[in-house]
Amino acid sequence: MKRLFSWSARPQLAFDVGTANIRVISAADGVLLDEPSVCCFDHRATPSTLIAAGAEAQLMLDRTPQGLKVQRPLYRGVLQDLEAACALLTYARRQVVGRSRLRAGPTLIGIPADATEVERRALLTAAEEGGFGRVRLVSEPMAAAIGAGLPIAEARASMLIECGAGTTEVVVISLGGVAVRKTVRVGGDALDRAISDHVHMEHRVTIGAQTARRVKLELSATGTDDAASLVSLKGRRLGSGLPTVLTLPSSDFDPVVRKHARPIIEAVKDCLAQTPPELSHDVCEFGVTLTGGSAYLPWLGAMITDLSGLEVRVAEHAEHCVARGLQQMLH
Ligand SMILES: Nc1ncnc2c1ncn2[C@@H]1O[C@H](COP(=O)(O)OP(=O)(O)OP(=O)(O)O)[C@@H](O)[C@H]1O
Repeated sequence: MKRLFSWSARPQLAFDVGTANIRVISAADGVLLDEPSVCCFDHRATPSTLIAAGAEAQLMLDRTPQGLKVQRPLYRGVLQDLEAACALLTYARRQVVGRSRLRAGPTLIGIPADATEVERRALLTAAEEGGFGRVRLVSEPMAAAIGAGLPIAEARASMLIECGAGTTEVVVISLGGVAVRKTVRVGGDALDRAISDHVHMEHRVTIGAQTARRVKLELSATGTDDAASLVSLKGRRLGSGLPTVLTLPSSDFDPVVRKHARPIIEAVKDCLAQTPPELSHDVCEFGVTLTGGSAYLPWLGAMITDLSGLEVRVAEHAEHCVARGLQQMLH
């Protein structure tokens, strides 16, 4: 691949800072750290102090006493909590720098393709306050396309949908650049919330975020069209406030998952409508590649095929495509 940098010191590390997960990648060893993008702070004194980050902080989610708060640096793919972002980046860097031969040097950080100037600056500020030296921001869908093994440099269009926790990015790439793109700030986290809302409204039971995510993963494995498959979930009954266990057919969630997928399908439709005819022809011939953790939702690919007739494939280890692409960019 063509060298991306003119820096005298080549970047040794790359960060994929996602809404749900942060990954740190080195050129030689690939993914060195893969943990949830969360931090837990103690706000009982000023200034607040970091209690835990990453996997340890995730265990505290929905379980903190008063004064402790689990914070997510990103919401819908965008940095929203600078304190948490600095803490998370510092934590992740310290976990890997010094553990190996790596030196703290220039760094690559992935960012959504449609990030505004303000969003880019916020991420650079967090990196600077987190003790990073020089940072270069790189487009996540481009990294995902490289990581998925798409022939991005060729005069041939590749359509890719990067399906994350907070965003879904639809791009058509040709000759090493993005020809058409459409981003929706909807991802796997929105489906967790939709599942939780559905159980609340239709069954009068409140469930936690972790339960909603587990239900989603079960539905992802079974699909929602088999009335015989069941999901059970523990929650708190509205009104009585008592703990309860609900057992529901997977098909109960079919309208929920379809409604969640609708803006994504609309984005695909828009992107196809804006794609010039020659590139469109390539997309028809070579199909669509899904990357990101939410690429595994089986109805997503099926709905895209129903809409467009295009063949859809889920990239191998879809959740690690951005990380694999960043690794290649480091070489
Ligand atoms: N097997 C699966 N089926 C469905 N969803 C899954 C599966 N595995 C992971 N996910 C979901 O994928 C999302 C995480 O994907 P990923 O790590 O690509 O996101 P991210 O990079 O953190 O987010 P973003 O790029 O939007 O900021 C989460 O919502 C997670 O629940």
